[in-house]
Amino acid sequence: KKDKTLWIGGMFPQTGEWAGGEAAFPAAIKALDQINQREDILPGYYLNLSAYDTRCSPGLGTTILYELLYNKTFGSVNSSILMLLGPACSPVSTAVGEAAKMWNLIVLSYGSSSPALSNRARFRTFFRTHPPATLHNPTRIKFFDLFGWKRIAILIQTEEVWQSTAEHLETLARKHNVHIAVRQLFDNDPSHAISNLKKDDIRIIVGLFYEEKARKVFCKAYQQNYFGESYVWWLIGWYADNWFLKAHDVECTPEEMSRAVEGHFTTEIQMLTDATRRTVSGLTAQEFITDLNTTLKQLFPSKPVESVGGYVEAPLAYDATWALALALNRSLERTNLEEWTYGNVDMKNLMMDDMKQTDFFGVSGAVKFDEFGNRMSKVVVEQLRNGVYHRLARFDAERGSIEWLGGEESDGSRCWNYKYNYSSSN
Ligand SMILES: CC1(C)CO[C@@H](CC(=O)O)CN1
Repeated sequence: KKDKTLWIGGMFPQTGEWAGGEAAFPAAIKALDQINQREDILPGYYLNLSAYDTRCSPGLGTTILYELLYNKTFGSVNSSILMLLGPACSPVSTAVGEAAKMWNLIVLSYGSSSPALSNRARFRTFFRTHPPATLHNPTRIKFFDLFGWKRIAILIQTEEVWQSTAEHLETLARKHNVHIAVRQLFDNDPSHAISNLKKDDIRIIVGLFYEEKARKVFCKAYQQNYFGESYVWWLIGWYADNWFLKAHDVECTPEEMSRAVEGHFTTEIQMLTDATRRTVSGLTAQEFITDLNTTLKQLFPSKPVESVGGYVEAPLAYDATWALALALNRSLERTNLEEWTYGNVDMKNLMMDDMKQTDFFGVSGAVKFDEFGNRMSKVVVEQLRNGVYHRLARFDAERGSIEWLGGEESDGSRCWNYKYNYSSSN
């Protein structure tokens, strides 16, 4: 019987720059309901979540943190939250994650990709089931090695997430004797950056920018005739599939955009496993997503489920809830969590150790953290052919191995039959 209650805090943005909480919150609740029915997890304790909408705002997120910390009377009992599930948005995780350590509060984010959050000195108690954007880089380097691409440029939108990803890519490139010949930064108008790439006869470009800027880049590339089979672009894979056809905010027509973007590669972190085996919850990934779709259709009847905020990241929130409950379950075997207070450094260290031991198979794949509190995942490589994205390969950064997808050719020859007429010396 679970007649005692333990509390955790939650942050789920329902609006703002990225309303990732729309789908993540229902997914977390599903996990919580399943956990609270398990006698073998937190025996005798019901895990209760005090969740708030941060609107993806760092300021609001900070006030919510204080609300959670000082509004000690949850329900009727006087208790403290043991951990924080979330935030989702990187700017909120940066503010909340930095402050939380002062209260010895462990923060487990399901949606933050900023590489800055890997800084253990600043974010001592921060973990995330959403990998940092830098996880794309080993995949890019692997393909450059594979195809003998030696001379690369990076085109970067001036945003912290993209600039720190570019720095990480350069560091990695040097270790693999790949030469980053040019780095071009742009804030709003990429015209000069692109004409510089053209002047330097750059043929392989890694594009680090948000979707809206991607449209500007490719319209300018079209206008400068800097496109076609002589160029290999590596872009972010989590834009909307038809991102280049939403030509409302660029001067180019959808046809011109389609010609400019044809053939580009993308990298994207795989957030729902293809495996059919049962996960820690007893559900397979397919059973989880089928159940989530049903719930989201009820919650957001006017939207297709894929367009609900954080739909892609929902598996990360579900697995983060399981990771949190299993870590607390390990701590419960060693200490009395009812005695937790924010000043209890020993108990915080014990819970940190138990969180670091996380290692289970979830709906988003294997869930474990590296020494920076980062989750490792697989990365999927796709290529746009005739306006349609084709899955080419899945890269496992931990093993450094490529799994070729798409069946028949297992040696990646599909990449080759999309020839490039530039010499490999580039
Ligand atoms: C893949 C994406 C869209 C990257 O940004 C994350 C949000 C953030 O880092 O603020 C959510 N997941």
